[in-house]
Amino acid sequence: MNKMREWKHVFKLDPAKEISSDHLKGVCESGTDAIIVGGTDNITEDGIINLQERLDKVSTVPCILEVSSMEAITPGFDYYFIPMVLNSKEKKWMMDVHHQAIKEYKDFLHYPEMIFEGYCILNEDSKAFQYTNSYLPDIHDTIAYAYMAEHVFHLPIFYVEYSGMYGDPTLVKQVKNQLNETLLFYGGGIETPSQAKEMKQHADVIVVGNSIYTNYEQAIETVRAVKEN
Ligand SMILES: CC(C)=CCC/C(C)=C/CC/C(C)=C/CC/C(C)=C/CC/C(C)=C/CC/C(C)=C/CC/C(C)=C/COP(=O)(O)OP(=O)(O)O
Ligand SMILES: O=P(O)(O)OC[C@@H](O)CO
Ligand SMILES: [Mg+2]
Repeated sequence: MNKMREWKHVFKLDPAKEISSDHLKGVCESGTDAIIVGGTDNITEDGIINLQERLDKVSTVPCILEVSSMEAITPGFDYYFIPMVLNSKEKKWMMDVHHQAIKEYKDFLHYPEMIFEGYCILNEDSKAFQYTNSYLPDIHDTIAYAYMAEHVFHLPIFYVEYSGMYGDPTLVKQVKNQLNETLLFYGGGIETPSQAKEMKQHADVIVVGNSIYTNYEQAIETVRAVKEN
C-alpha cells in the first residue's frame, strides 16, 4: 500500500446510489488513483456486491471498501478502509465496534489489507456526523486530533470529512502543518476543478463523492485539475 503515498485523487462511489455503465466506466478511466466504495445510509451487502461486480469488469485502479457496518462487508476488494471517528461523543464509533469485529474475526483477517483511518467529521448536517453522534470540534480540537492520529495512534490516514459541504481550506492547511507521516485525506463538497485544486494544495489526497451523481462532467474534470499540479 506504499503507492498510497503517491495518490492525489480518489472517487468515492455510494453503493446505495444509481450510476450508469457509461459513467462508471468514465470514473474508472478518469485517471483517478483509486475508487472507494462507501457511504453511511442504506449500505447493504447486495448493493456492495452489485457495485463490486460492475467495478471488477471495468476498473484498473485499486478498489477499496470503506467499512461502515459489519453487516455489509464482502471479500474481494483490494483494501479495506476502517473509519475510527475521533470526534464522536461515543467510544463505540472510535473503538468498540472495531474491538468487537477483531474479537470475532481476528483469525480470518489479513491485516495488510486493512487500513485504519482517523476521521474527524466537520459537517453537522451530514449523515455520518449524526449517525456517529459526533460533536463539532473547533480548529484547536481538530489539530489535536490530527496530532493524536499521527503520534498516539500512528494511523496511516487522517480524514477531514465535510461530506456534502465544501469545507474550510484554511483549516485543512493548518491540519496539514501538523502532519508528517500520516496522510491527510480531505473529502466534502468538491464539485469543480478549482475547488479540487484549492483543497489539493493542502491535503495529500482529495476525495470526490456526491458530485459524481449530481454533476458528472465537472466531477471528472477534478482529476485533471489536481494531476496538473
Ligand atoms: C470479508 C473481509 C475480507 C473482511 C475484512 C474486513 C473486516 C472483517 C474487518 C474487521 C475489522 C474491523 C476493525 C472492522 C470494524 C468495522 C466497523 C463496523 C467500523 C465502523 C465504522 C464506522 C465508524 C462507521 C460509521 C459511519 C462512517 C463514519 C462511515 C464512513 C464513511 C463516510 C463518512 C461516508 C459518508 O457518509 P455520508 O455522505 O454522510 O452519508 P451518505 O453517503 O450515506 O449520504
Ligand atoms: O460526497 P462528498 O461531499 O464529495 O464527500 C466525499 C466524501 O468525503 C464522503 O465521505
Ligand atoms: Mg455521501
